[in-house]
Amino acid sequence: MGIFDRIADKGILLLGCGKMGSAMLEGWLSKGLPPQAIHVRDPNPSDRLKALAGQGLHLNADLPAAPAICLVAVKPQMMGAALPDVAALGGGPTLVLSIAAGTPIARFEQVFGAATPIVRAMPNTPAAIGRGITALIGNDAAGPAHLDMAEAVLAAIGETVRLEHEDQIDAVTGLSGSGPAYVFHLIECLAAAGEAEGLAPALAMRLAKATVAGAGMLAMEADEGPAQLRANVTSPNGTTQAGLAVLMDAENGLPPLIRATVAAAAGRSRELKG
Ligand SMILES: NC(=O)C1=CN([C@@H]2O[C@H](COP(=O)(O)OP(=O)(O)OC[C@H]3O[C@@H](n4cnc5c(N)ncnc54)[C@H](OP(=O)(O)O)[C@@H]3O)[C@@H](O)[C@H]2O)C=CC1
Ligand SMILES: O=C(O)[C@@H]1CCC=N1
Repeated sequence: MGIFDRIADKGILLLGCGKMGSAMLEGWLSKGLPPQAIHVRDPNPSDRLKALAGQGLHLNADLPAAPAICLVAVKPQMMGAALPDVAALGGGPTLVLSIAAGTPIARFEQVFGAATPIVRAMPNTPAAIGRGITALIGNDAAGPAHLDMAEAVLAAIGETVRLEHEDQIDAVTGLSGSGPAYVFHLIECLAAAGEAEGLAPALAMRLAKATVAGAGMLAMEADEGPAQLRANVTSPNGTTQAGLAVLMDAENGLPPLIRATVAAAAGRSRELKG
């Protein structure tokens, strides 16, 4: 029996179905997990959730006895209100899988008990189109089979990578968890700069989006690394060289700005531990 078959058999409980929860839910459905195997708890269910409830998804129903996974996808600030509802799943076979920023494994062990298998993960929003990347780490009670199961449900929304230490997750959050927002802002900045150079807003935005998407795909698919791909664009004494002289300035360019950006996000992740 495959991992998804086992999850379909025992069920999966999703606690919180907002931006990330719904992206994961769609990923599981696209992998063939039947709505009947999915339990969702969310105080304000979307129309999509209500429609899925009509197809057998269990919406705000009684707690299932021993689902394969309880996936925690509420905001860190809502943990105190949300976890008591599902604490009864602790100490059994259910794997608790959290994607919450800043909330340490120890916090879940307090609620569910240290004997409960717990995996902490950090995905990102390209998950909504199956192009996310999620880093994960388990507690001592999470064995190889639990990590495989966590990886299987997370692989439905993109790539996965295993961490060696829980502390790494703050840097991961600052880089790939929050990272899509930095890239979206880059698109905004490129479009605004194109407008300032005289382009119409719609054309500038179209060029900016296609440039970031195309460069991202090329970076993923090319044999060369990003530095060589950058060099390939840069003709001696040409336009790119003139632009990069500003962007790559060691004091005022992108390197110190990105360093400070990721440090601020990682620092906030550390602060959220409380
Ligand atoms: N967004 C992102 O890029 C990423 C987010 N994360 C993490 O994922 C988690 C979810 O984030 P995101 O999806 O963006 O947040 P959302 O606010 O979009 O989703 C959270 C959902 O949980 C619901 N909720 C609130 N209280 C409860 C409760 N007691 N029981 C069940 N559900 C509840 C909310 O309902 P309502 O809105 O009505 O309050 C909402 O639908 C967070 O912990 C975040 O740190 C991780 C990686 C990336
Ligand atoms: O901003 C946040 O706190 C969440 C975690 C990573 C991305 N969004």
